[in-house]
Amino acid sequence: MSHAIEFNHLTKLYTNGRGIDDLNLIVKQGEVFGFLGPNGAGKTTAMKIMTGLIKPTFGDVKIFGASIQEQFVQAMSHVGCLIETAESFQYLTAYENLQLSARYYPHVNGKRISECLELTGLTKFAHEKTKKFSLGMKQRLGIANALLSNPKLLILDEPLNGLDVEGMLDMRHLIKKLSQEQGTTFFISSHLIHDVELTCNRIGIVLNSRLVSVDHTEDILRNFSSLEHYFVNEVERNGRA
Ligand SMILES: Nc1ncnc2c1ncn2[C@@H]1O[C@H](COP(=O)(O)OP(=O)(O)OP(=O)(O)O)[C@@H](O)[C@H]1O
Repeated sequence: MSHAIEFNHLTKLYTNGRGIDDLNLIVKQGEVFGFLGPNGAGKTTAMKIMTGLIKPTFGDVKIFGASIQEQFVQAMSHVGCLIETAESFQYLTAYENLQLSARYYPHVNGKRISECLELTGLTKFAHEKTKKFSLGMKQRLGIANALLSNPKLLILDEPLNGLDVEGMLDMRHLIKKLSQEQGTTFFISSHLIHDVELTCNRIGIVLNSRLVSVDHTEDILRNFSSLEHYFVNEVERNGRA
């Protein structure tokens, strides 16, 4: 069986010399993979390549065996994503925004839209225009949008951005539930190190454009008192930028 995600020598060199450099990684189906790194390390760049928003300078990503460059439609047919900020049509309601996205998926009906609103705690705001939404509500809608097609892989860039405590707990439960009950794979970047520790079962650290370490969370916590200690140790070991 193919891996959920495979990076092969993934490289993106922007004209200013920054980007990501030779990332190699395998994420298995059902894993909740945390992608950690300081500001500017290259996380969003990798996630944009994974979702076809930008092209790599060199190397490739395969999603369930399909190359993002050669078989884009097939690769993306399994993916739901939220990259950077969650955008929506402000003069449409949350429900109408999801209806627009649903047009891309023949099997997504009104029942599934309501389910996704419920899963993300938006049911009571379903018929409000998103113009009036707070950052956290917009983020919830972005996640509902990513869930809509019931994808096998969810790529989420800072999914907890703007969420309140209850929202974070809900999201953590949702991620665990989908990975355990449906075998959904997650690839998540986050600055919230404590949440990554509680949510992800494997963690990769990106520093200065390179993937410097990948470990199982339980092994990290066997050797370090917290993910934060491990992270600081990795930053020191690899030298700051
Ligand atoms: N379009 C671009 N043109 C030139 N440089 C860019 C571009 N996008 C990103 N970069 C640079 O590439 C590096 C990686 O950026 P990226 O946005 O991937 O980092 P990140 O790890 O997601 O950071 P953050 O945690 O702040 O979101 C940074 O040094 C950034 O300045």
